[in-house]
Amino acid sequence: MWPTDPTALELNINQKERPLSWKQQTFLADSAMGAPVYRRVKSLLACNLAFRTAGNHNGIKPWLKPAFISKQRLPLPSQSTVLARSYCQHTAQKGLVFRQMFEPISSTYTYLLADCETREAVLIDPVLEEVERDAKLVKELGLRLLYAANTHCHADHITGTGLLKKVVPGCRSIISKDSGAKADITIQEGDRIEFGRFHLEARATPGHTDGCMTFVLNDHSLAFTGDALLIRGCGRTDFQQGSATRLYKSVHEKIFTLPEWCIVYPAHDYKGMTMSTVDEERRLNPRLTKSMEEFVIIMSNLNLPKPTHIDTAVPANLVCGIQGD
Ligand SMILES: N[C@@H](CCC(=O)N[C@@H](CSS)C(=O)NCC(=O)O)C(=O)O
Repeated sequence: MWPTDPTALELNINQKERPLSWKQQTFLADSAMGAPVYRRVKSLLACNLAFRTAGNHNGIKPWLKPAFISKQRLPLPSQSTVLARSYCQHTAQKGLVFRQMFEPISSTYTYLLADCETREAVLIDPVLEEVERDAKLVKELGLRLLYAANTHCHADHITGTGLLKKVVPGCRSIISKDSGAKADITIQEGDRIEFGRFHLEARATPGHTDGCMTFVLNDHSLAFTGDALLIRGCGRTDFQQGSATRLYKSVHEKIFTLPEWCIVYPAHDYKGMTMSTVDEERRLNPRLTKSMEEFVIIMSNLNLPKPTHIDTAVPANLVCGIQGD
């Protein structure tokens, strides 16, 4: 029997030493509310700490739990871990509906945010092939989709914003003015995307493309960084007006200045990661922790193949994707 409250995993202590199995780690990773715990487990594993399982705990067995080996070997949770967890609890209380969805061909994340009281919702970076999935979820949750917003003009897949306008009446497409793309609404630095009691603040973060935007939740607890900042990486800068110096400044000035506990959600991940924090990326990003000069060299030596669908994706995305009939 698996515990239903993953935070209990962190709170319990004791018994036989044994490293966490992949199944146990997956359980933690799969649990939305357990995400901060998962990060903590990962950081504990990184510190080479062992974990223990308890056979019998208050009549519940087997009850798996990471535990302290000794006080000396257990680092205190970092400030960011503690604050990130507080934030998750806070979110549940204040009524933000939040979902992260994945499209496996282009490894793109789409995010759904809504106010659970007013039911007003916004989708960030929907993908054409997953419009049916996204529209279904919006309907199932009883939400009113106001906007389908793009962080930038994508080069690797066609945005779902055009088709969403057709299948979800009332939904309007959004992209930055600097992208040069057409949309119902074009936005600039400082503009707000409002949904119910919440809003996303648009921060211009050019460098991967001219028109890249990072969307920051009003309380600065979440940031949707598009391709400007990826987890332990960043967007490439070798086409679509890419500029390594602009990207470096964008990330340092507009993202790394957010609170260290701000959770960052990228538009892609190619290594199975789902989210990070400003603190983590400031300390651990292998590209952006370097000096600007070193960063420019790194970016000019990536030697990545061109995205397979760039020649069809970019023209389609310049009109916010397939528009339906
Ligand atoms: N193989 C993919 C394209 C992968 C790629 O180039 N990703 C971009 C973001 S989408 S344009 C990128 O910036 N990657 C950075 C990196 O370090 O990987 C395809 O063929 O579509």
